[in-house]
Amino acid sequence: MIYTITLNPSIDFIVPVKHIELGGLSYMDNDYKLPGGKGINVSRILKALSTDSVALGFTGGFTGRFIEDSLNQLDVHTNFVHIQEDTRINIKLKSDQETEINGRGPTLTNEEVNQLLQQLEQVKEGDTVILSGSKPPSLPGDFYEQLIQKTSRQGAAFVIDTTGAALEASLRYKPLLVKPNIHELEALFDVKLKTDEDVITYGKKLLELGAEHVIISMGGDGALLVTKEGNYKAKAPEGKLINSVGAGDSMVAGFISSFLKSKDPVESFKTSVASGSATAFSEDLAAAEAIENLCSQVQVKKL
Ligand SMILES: Nc1ncnc2c1ncn2[C@@H]1O[C@H](COP(=O)(O)OP(=O)(O)O)[C@@H](O)[C@H]1O
Ligand SMILES: O=P(O)(O)OC[C@H]1O[C@](O)(COP(=O)(O)O)[C@@H](O)[C@@H]1O
Repeated sequence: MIYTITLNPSIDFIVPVKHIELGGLSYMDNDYKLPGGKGINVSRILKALSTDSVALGFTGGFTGRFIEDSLNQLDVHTNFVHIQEDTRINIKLKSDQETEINGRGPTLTNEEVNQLLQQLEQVKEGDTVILSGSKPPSLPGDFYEQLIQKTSRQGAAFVIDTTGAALEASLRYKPLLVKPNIHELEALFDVKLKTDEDVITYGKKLLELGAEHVIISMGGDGALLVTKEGNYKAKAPEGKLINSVGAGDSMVAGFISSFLKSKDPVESFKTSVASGSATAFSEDLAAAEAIENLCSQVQVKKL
């Protein structure tokens, strides 16, 4: 089984505004709300790619109920720990540029945290655990590491999509995949990456530190795949950017859905880029058909 863990889910409130009057009144154009949070998005794209998963994590209040109801309607399996505080709402402002304002997240009780740890007892060899996104501030700094130690001891593989110290600490446990975007990679090593060669140099550092596959996403500039066998580049397919929220999560889902079946990293990279771009070209996360259509357009070049 694949388990996604979203410690800090969100309602993504998508707010298109043609002209923002800072300090004045603006009206939204066609606002809408989506169930969000990185692992939840991964579970949704896995579903679109006919791959089952169970979405785990913490949900609470009316916002948490919205997320669960939405996922139930989409037939995505969930087993969230229900918490006392409300799940956060993240604002995605679409004007001339995309601006994101994310909530910090709720405070969790020890009992709520222990419930998640208890649930993870079911994870076993052959399972894949996908840990994605930020953690609510009340959780300890090494919480991801605790989860990785636990699920790795039980024999499961894991994927991590987070930033900073939590990403760095995860590498020695040998994640099957890490997918920083270029800005996250720059921040991790405190460098400015100008060329593909620069990006690959730092991607290789993640390999040396333990990652098995590294994808560095670069928005409309496509992505790079760095593995022990070689380095690859995919240009992003042409299309109209509509809403890139969840594009990175779609890449993680695309790679894993394909890799667990084929064990072919290059083929899986293709599905990954097609999934990311199909989401960038959609209002919501991508539908299966949109991903399929783009798969044939993604060209992967060995560098
Ligand atoms: N403007 C765009 N045009 C085409 N594809 C895009 C665009 N923005 C994002 N994508 C696709 O989504 C992937 C992930 O986007 P990126 O913004 O790098 O990730 P994240 O959401 O993690 O920051 C890219 O590698 C690309 O395939
Ligand atoms: O947990 P974080 O890092 O605050 O990110 C949460 C946000 O990221 C998303 O999962 C989208 O992520 P990506 O655009 O990187 O794929 C949103 O649904 C959510 O609002």
